[in-house]
Amino acid sequence: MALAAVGQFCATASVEANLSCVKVLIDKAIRANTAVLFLPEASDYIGTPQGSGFVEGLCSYLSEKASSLFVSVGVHEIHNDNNKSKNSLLWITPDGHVANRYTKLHLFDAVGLKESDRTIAGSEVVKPFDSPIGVIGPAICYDMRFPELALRLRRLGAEIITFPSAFTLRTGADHWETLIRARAIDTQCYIMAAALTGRHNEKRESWGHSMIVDPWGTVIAQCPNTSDPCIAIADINLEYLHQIRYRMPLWDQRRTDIFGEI
Ligand SMILES: O=C(O)CNC(=O)[C@H](CS)NC(=O)CCC(=O)C(=O)O
Repeated sequence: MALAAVGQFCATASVEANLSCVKVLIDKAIRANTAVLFLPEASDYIGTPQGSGFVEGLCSYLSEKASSLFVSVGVHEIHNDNNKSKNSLLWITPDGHVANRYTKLHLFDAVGLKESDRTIAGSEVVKPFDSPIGVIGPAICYDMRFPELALRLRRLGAEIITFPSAFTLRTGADHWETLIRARAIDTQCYIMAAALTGRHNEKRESWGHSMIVDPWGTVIAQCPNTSDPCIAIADINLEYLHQIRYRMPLWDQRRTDIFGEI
C-alpha cells in the first residue's frame, strides 16, 4: 500500500502566509503516513508577491521533519526575460532537495486571463520519473486541455499524472472534473489534481475541488469545499492499474499507422 495526498488551500499575495499553509499540509500528510504530497499550482503566491523564499522555506521545513515524505509543488520561478517568470512544478525529496522540475507548456490565455503577459512557457515534455508511489508524469493546470501531453506522458511510462491547478470558478464548475476523469480514462493513469481554492484577492477566486482519480476514471478522494488547508488521501494501487491496462489494452490498439506515434 502506498498512500498519496493532494493538498488544497487559498493562496494570497503573502508568500509567508502561503508557506504557513503548506507547512500545515506537510504536517497533515506526514501524520497520515502518506508517501507523497501533491500541492497546487502557484502555491507560492497569487497576484503581486509580497516576500520571497518560499521554496527555500519549504525545503528546509521538510528536511527538518526528517520524514520520508516527497512533495510536488507548483511555484513561480524567476526568468530573466522581461521580468517574466516560469510556471513550474518542483519535485522535492524528503531531505529538501529539488530533484526534478517541469515548466508549464500551455499558458492560460483564455476567457479574459492572459498568463503569457507575466509568464514564459516551457519548451519540453519532461520524462516521467520514479517515485515511491509509481512513475510520475508532470503537467500543470491548463495543460489538461491538451490531451496529447497526457498521452505522451503515458507513452513515456507514466503511471501517475499530476495537474496542480488554480482553475477559474466558471471553467471549474463546467469542465474540471470531466477533464480530469477523461485524462485518467484515456491514459489509464492515476491523476493527482491538487488545486488552489477560495478568494485570492478582489480579482481572483478558484474552484478548488482537489481530487485523486484512479485509472478507471473514478474519483477516489476529494477535498471538502472549504478555504481551510486540507488534504485528501488515496491508496495508489499499481496492481489495479496494470489489471485495467491488461483488460483494455489501448496501447496495443492505437492506430499509429494512421495517426502516427503520439
Ligand atoms: O497566475 C498565477 O500566478 C498562477 N497560474 C494560474 O492561475 C493559471 C494561469 S492564469 N491558471 C490556469 O491555468 C487556469 C486554467 C483554467 O481555469 C481552465 O483551463 O479553465
